[in-house]
Amino acid sequence: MQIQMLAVGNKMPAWVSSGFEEYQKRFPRDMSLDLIEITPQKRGKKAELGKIKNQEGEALLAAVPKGNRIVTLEVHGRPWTTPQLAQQMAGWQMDGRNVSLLIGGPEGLSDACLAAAEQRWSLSPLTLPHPIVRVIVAESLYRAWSLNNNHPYHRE
Ligand SMILES: C[S@@+](CC[C@H](N)C(=O)[O-])C[C@H]1O[C@@H](n2cnc3c(N)ncnc32)[C@H](O)[C@@H]1O
Repeated sequence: MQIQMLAVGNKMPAWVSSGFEEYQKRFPRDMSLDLIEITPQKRGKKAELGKIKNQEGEALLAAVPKGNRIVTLEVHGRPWTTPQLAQQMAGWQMDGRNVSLLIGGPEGLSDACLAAAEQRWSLSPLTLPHPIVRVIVAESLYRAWSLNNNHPYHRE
């Protein structure tokens, strides 16, 4: 299975990139975690933020390969514990489709992205900065994988 993280934002600080890569490189060959960055729209003084959100949403959805399961990252999504996430991951593998995880920019995800989601995942009731979200998602997925594969990384 391939898990594709589609995230609005580029030119991340080095600590974000190295934090993400630290977990990305731990995934086994049969479950890759790939990151695709969507270039944010320009935010000038007169920028219409709703329009920007929709344009970024269109770019996110255009980058989803046909047939992928779409999972959005949202404050108001489902808060999964690690065992629940591990269960979800096992279900994704059984289902056989690849997974696209959508992470919005400062304006969040467009209505079209939310409507396209099969599942909506919340990491916390707090609104988190999008660069940090990618690192937490990478770590949480690795932890869920380790639980499903009896790897000692995760301890209850
Ligand atoms: C800075 S937040 C966007 C805030 C925006 N005002 C909103 O209401 O969505 C950027 C992105 O990070 C992700 N995100 C932020 N906090 C999150 C959380 N607690 N759980 C899941 N995803 C989160 C979402 O994908 C969000 O679109």
